[in-house]
Amino acid sequence: MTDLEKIRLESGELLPVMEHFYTIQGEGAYTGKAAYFIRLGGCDVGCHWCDVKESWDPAKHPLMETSQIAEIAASNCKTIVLTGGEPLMWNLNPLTQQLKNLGCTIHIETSGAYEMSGILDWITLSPKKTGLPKNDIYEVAHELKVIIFNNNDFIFAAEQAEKVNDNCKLYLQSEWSKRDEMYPKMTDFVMKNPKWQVSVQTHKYLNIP
Ligand SMILES: C[S@@+](CC[C@H](N)C(=O)[O-])C[C@H]1O[C@@H](n2cnc3c(N)ncnc32)[C@H](O)[C@@H]1O
Ligand SMILES: Nc1nc2[nH]cc(C(=O)O)c2c(=O)[nH]1
Ligand code: SF4
Ligand SMILES: [Mg+2]
Repeated sequence: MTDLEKIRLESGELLPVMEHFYTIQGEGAYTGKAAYFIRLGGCDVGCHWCDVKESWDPAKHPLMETSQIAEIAASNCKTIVLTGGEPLMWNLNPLTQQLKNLGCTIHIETSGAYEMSGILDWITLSPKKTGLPKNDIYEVAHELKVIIFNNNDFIFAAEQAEKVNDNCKLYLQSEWSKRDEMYPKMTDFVMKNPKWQVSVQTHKYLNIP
């Protein structure tokens, strides 16, 4: 990377884009809604069950002009989902400002492990034990989505729910490879604790991205 590219990456004028695609939001509160996904490369949170490990090394993904990715996204759909990788590793101010100028509503999928940036209409916080969220995001998260890999994750979910604001929706989502074991436990938990809802990775059943 050249010095100029480094500077433009820090300012958010360039971003490492792993992929971008038009699909249906598969998870959480907006399940079923058409959205254009922008998946940024780079993550060091290290979830051993991560379903996009290819995203982790930012150097493997081409730097794109932020203005170009904003225009492509907005020309496909006005609902945008920023994901990764960990999108908050990057300065999201220019990208989100440009998407806003183009009339978009912007959602983010994040672990919250990095400082927030950008103009964000819907924040889905999916906290991880290996890289806990920064404190500020609990106050503004719209949706808490805890991944259930084993029984201890129910306790982690309850602890994280204590930290979010009162309006935040609460979701449990099974780790994909553990779904046959975990969904029965999760449905039981949700019926006993109805402030929680079940989230299913519906796009994996629909065979869409
Ligand atoms: C790939 S992550 C990218 C965004 C961000 N790094 C995060 O973890 O929120 C997108 C969503 O997929 C979830 N996820 C990742 N791997 C999963 C798996 N194997 N099973 C279920 N959900 C998974 C994450 O918890 C997160 O909610
Ligand atoms: N359809 C679809 N919905 C999703 N919701 C969150 C996703 C993500 O990887 O962040 C995702 C994804 O990869 N595909
Ligand atoms: S924080 Fe998100 S992208 Fe990073 S390893 Fe965990 S699930 Fe994967
Ligand atoms: Mg995914």
